[in-house]
Amino acid sequence: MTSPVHVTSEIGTLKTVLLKRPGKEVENLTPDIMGRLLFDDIPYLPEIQREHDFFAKTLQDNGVETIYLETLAAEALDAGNVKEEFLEKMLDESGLVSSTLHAALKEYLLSMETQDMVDKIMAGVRTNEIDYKSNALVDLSSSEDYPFFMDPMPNLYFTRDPAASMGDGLTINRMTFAARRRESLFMEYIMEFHPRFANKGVNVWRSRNHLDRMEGGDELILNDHVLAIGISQRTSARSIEELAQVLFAKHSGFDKILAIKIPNNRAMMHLDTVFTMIDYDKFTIHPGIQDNGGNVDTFILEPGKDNHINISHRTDLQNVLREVLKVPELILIPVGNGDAVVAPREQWNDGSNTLAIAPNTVVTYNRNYVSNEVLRSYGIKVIEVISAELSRGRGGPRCMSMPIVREDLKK
Ligand SMILES: NC(=[NH2+])NCCC[C@H](N)C(=O)O
Repeated sequence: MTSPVHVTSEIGTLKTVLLKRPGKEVENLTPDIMGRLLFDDIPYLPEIQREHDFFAKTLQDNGVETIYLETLAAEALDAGNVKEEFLEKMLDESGLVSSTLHAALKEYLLSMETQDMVDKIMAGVRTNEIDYKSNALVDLSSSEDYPFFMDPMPNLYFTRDPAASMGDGLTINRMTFAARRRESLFMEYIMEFHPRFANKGVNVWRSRNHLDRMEGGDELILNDHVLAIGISQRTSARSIEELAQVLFAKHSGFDKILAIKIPNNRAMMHLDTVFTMIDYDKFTIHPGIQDNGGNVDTFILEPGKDNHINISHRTDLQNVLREVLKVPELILIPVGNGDAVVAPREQWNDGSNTLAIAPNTVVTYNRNYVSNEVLRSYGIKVIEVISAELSRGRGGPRCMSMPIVREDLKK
């Protein structure tokens, strides 16, 4: 049986992709909370939706099936008859101050149609939405001016991060920041209960029930046996090693992981903000991750004897990639042409966050016009999408898409 999740490269022709259309959650941002919720500004909802629809249409016009997180989540809860159980878990993870508030929110949300409930949870629940009175000290003393009982989840349109496809399976991730931690619960339920995925042999290589963090923006599938994973603000070295143990032991097909260390900062939160694969022998790179000699700390993890993992340290990333991908030459294309102003500017707006939809064909933001021209000068087919509002969340086309099925590369 072929698995409904099948991704053995970053660049094989994209067949099915998971998206999330930005909804009310991106409007439930205020200057006071946007930093904590990992936004740098407040998107204008009608425009961000228009841009996202354009992105989806661009993918569809190129033969990609687009499926939506919010729809699948509601369908999964109904199919598995687990709406209440899911809601309980979601409430438990939402940091509610008291059990009476928990009960009140449960009643409010459970009275909705499943799709409305899912959309509401994603958008956040305001304190003025339910008539809630309590005599418990925690309620009486809790801050009156905070406007939400349940925070919005504005980062959901970055479907790349809470889960990541890997071969015939995926990782469902423990996210770094509380602002995003609940997001991966949707995928857990989709994989367990949605008829498209449930009991169809999808391997969950790593569940969200871990102490150590990992996010899909750091997880790159270089080919059917080599992964590159960022050691970053969002993914710890320990979780990479734990994943390696599982992948090597469970005959996943993956027998090499390049753990690439990138700076720990906001602009470069994930490996895919500074490094993406475009073709068999081409990558984008933000020069900011290389030292003066062009070096990047890279650790190669491979299976050793008796379930041990052998680790070797290299700094010549370009050579390492050439060796593991077995190509005669390997090209690292600098974002913004490596210019001291253009490169950091375009990287900030995800100039190196390309989504390959086939070998040598990428979707990028139109605003990164210098980087896009550089890519074209290498003969790459660049398909641009509009990006004024989408980019405010600090994520690009790769972040906004979670490939579910890609065609295998021809060997
Ligand atoms: N794969 C990515 N680079 N995702 C970008 C996510 C951006 C999001 N605002 C965050 O900070 O988490």
